[in-house]
Amino acid sequence: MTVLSINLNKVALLRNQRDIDYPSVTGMAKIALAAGAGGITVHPRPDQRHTRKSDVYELSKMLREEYGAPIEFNIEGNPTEEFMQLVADTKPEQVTLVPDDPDQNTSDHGWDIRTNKDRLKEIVDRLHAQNARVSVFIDHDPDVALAAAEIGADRVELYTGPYYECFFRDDREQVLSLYKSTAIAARDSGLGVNAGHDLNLDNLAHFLQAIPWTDEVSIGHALTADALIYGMDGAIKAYLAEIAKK
Ligand SMILES: CC(=O)[C@@H](O)[C@H](O)COP(=O)(O)O
Ligand SMILES: NCC(=O)COP(=O)(O)O
Repeated sequence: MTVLSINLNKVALLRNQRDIDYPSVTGMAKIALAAGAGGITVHPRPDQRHTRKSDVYELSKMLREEYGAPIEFNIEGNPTEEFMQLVADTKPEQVTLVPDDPDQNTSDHGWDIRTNKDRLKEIVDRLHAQNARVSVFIDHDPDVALAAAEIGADRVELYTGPYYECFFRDDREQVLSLYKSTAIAARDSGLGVNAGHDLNLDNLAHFLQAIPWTDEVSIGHALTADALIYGMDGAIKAYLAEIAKK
């Protein structure tokens, strides 16, 4: 079954607008998990515009102390030394390597793995030594999936921004077929397949029907906006219902 991992960045963004701890990032994580979410994702950026380092420490502590079975905790980011220290301290189940520059508005591309091969392999080895599963954020390109296997990654995360952009266009199925070819290349190389960025209640089921072996989708922006309408519990259940359509 595809795991729904809720990205709490946008909860943190709202929290940061006032000097009060409301909405609570850890509190929203608890509601999401109680509603059936299978994991928690955060992407702490260097400028701490939303998820702060303190949130990551508090989430790690809460998930470890308040949940018997391990909860899929996924930390995303560019593997700077500061990021690697945060990951070493908080010991997430999964680390998703994302090539974002500090001043990027949001994630908008996957890794050029072959150009960064030596750096990424060293990072993967360091994370494996901490027993973290490593996922690499990639574009829909089968060759890049093969490169991810060459550096020892455990999974790829398909950057689904272009899928979102084409969803109501005539070339949707052509674009989706390249995502499927990339996912097949990953699977055939022994890699798991995650997906994320701009997935929503309109486009999620169709993506999973094309790639039903997707291990995890991480969703934050649209799901948080939907929670303003349906509540977090209702939003989680709506996304789980879309996942169940695959
Ligand atoms: C990697 C990715 O596509 C998202 O997980 C990313 O976390 C979105 O970042 P913002 O929430 O800062 O837009
Ligand atoms: N890896 C994708 C993610 O965590 C959330 O992306 P989005 O749903 O906020 O676009």
